[in-house]
Amino acid sequence: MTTTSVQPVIELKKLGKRYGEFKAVDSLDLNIMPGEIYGLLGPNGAGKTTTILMMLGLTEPTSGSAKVCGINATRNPMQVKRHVGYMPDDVGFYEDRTAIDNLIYTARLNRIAPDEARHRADMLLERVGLRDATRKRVGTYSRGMRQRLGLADVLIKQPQVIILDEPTLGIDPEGVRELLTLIRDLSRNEGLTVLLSSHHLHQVQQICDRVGLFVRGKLIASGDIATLSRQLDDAPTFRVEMSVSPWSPELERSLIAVERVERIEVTTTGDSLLRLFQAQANAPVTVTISGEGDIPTELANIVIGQGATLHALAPRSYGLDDIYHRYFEGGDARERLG
Ligand SMILES: Nc1ncnc2c1ncn2[C@@H]1O[C@H](COP(=O)(O)OP(=O)(O)OP(=O)(O)O)[C@@H](O)[C@H]1O
Repeated sequence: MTTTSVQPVIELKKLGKRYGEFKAVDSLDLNIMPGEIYGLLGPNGAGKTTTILMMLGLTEPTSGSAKVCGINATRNPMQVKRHVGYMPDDVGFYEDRTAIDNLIYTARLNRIAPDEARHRADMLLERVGLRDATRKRVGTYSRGMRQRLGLADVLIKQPQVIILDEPTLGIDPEGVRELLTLIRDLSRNEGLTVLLSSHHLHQVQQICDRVGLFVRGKLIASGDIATLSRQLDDAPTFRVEMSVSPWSPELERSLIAVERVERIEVTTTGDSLLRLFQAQANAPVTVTISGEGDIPTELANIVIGQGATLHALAPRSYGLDDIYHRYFEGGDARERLG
């Protein structure tokens, strides 16, 4: 009996790139499966572009290997190019030519026959929502339109995988929404594998099946949002949201005095005057308490012990936002990673 296992479309093994002593990419292991949308999320300079260039065979790794569609990208860059559509953050077009001319030109470079080239160009312009602008010169296009045209441009050779480097850079929010929806639909409907590099966590969160957090050349965490949250949960940090009345400075002092509590934040909306009024009127105030360990029971006992009413207590799960802040912006996190 034979078993068929699904092979990764992108397979990076201990991939590394040094510039002198500097490690731009450090022993990166990553598999991306067919049909997946994978988000490579990291701040500027993390090494995202260098990684992409190695996947395309455009720069040579100093260690490890990058395979795309089963092909070693370093040894066979031309073969990889046939299967991969790469959209850089700023796609170059012939500005004085129309959108359809630009697409047909790309198709011809990819040795697609003239009739087929025109057919695919028409179809793709319709698909990316540019049908009405087909015969406009690209020089007159907005940034959002250019990126949609960029997507059509990488799709014309019918790649198995597309790699998009910061695809939403400089687009207005509506354009971002349209482009992301388009990318997701393409992947879902046509089984396209997508690697998207970005430092916009909200955008990545919207469409990616899995996310890799890339910091200083290292993939420090990878998985779907729930997995990343669990990885974070291994760290001994907790957050609970409590609704309490009456909220008082004395109660706040007692809670902050608990050894492992780091921070208390009044999260009830409204300005400080309104909050003061709420506290005086004994209206419930919502507070978020964070710290080390797992101590909600201890916190609840303090609230009740001081004669206050605990209306609600809920652990707050980490979203990608929190994860991003902890890994990319938190001082402690940086030291942990260092
Ligand atoms: N040719 C090069 N020579 C020396 N250092 C380089 C070279 N190319 C990139 N680097 C360095 O490698 C690191 C990673 O750069 P890379 O462009 O891959 O990051 P990135 O995550 O794509 O960031 P950005 O979003 O800013 O492009 C940076 O510190 C950069 O300065």
